Amino acid sequence: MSIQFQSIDYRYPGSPNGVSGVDLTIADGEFLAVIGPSGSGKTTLLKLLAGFARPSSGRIIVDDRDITDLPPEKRQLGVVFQSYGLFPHMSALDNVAYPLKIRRVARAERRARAAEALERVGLTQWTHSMPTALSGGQQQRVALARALVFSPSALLLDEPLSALDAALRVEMREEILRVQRAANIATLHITHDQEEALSIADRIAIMQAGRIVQLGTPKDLYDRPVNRWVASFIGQANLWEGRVGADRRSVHTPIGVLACDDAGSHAAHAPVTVLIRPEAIQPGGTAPAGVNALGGTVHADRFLGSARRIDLAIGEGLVRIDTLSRAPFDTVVVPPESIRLLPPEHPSDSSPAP
Ligand SMILES: Nc1ncnc2c1ncn2[C@@H]1O[C@H](COP(=O)(O)OP(=O)(O)OP(=O)(O)O)[C@@H](O)[C@H]1O
Repeated sequence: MSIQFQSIDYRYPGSPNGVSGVDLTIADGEFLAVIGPSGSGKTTLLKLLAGFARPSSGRIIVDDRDITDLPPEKRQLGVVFQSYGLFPHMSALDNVAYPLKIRRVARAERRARAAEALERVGLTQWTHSMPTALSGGQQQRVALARALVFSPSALLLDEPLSALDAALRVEMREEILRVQRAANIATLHITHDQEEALSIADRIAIMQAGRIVQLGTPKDLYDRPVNRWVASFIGQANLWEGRVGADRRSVHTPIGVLACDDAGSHAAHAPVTVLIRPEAIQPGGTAPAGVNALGGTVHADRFLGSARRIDLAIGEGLVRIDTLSRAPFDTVVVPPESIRLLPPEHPSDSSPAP
């Protein structure tokens, strides 16, 4: 089943905050992550879909059915919250069977279906355990089994991993994806963790101040952010204000004039924001040569375990480079195809270059 938000607006009563102009389709079986800073409207989006808040305008459609006016219990959505929300006095099996109980499924059938759902999340041997006897990751699996046991039309995940430690988060995000794929169900996943979103989502919506500013695959968002804000929100980025060269094959930046494949799609002298990801820059050893080879002075050199992060002062700018190389270097090569030109930070500044 697919989910559609059609021109959704919502304001909290007596407050200017909420979400505006949300148009979003989650395809059948698609895993869509929503990321954005605190207060950007992620949870509000989930509340609107779950039926805990009613939009002031716009419609929410599941398949071809308009659910905008349905109460939460009639929407058939599986929801997993950050705090899991397990009933402490019920065993794992009874927790998972609960949605079937309120749907008046006969006892023998609901126990069989709950046991099967627990098996799907790898918890068969914990069927009769109480939540307090389960680890955070196991409780999260119970919550996931409970959300899926009644074959809901969509799965809503609100920061389900944020209570877990870093290693378990990585393990559980793979588990969530596996279970979601097996159920083949449209999923809206709210998260603070951009790496989590990049690694498991089919597409990501980035929210800022109640609006979706970009919607795309993880690669789209990382490689082709729509603006400086998105580029800096996702991953590490070198970002400078610059100008397209007169030849429209180069860009003027604080670190020098760089050959740039992206320049042809902009006017000569146009102001632009220049984006270069730190891992796209190649250490040039000690004798740089060729296109976009630049020399500088090492400003900082940090060992991060899996990579090394170097800040190199070049010209008027500071360039961040992430590399696997452990050899010393004070020159770099910037591949012309790795440079992205985004809209300038101050679009009104369109006067020609001196
Ligand atoms: N019950 C409420 N009454 C009034 N304003 C609210 C209410 N709940 C949230 N807001 C406001 O609505 C905006 C969006 O909040 P929301 O909880 O959707 O953000 P979020 O992106 O999920 O944030 P976080 O990552 O911190 O959970 C924020 O400005 C928030 O302060």
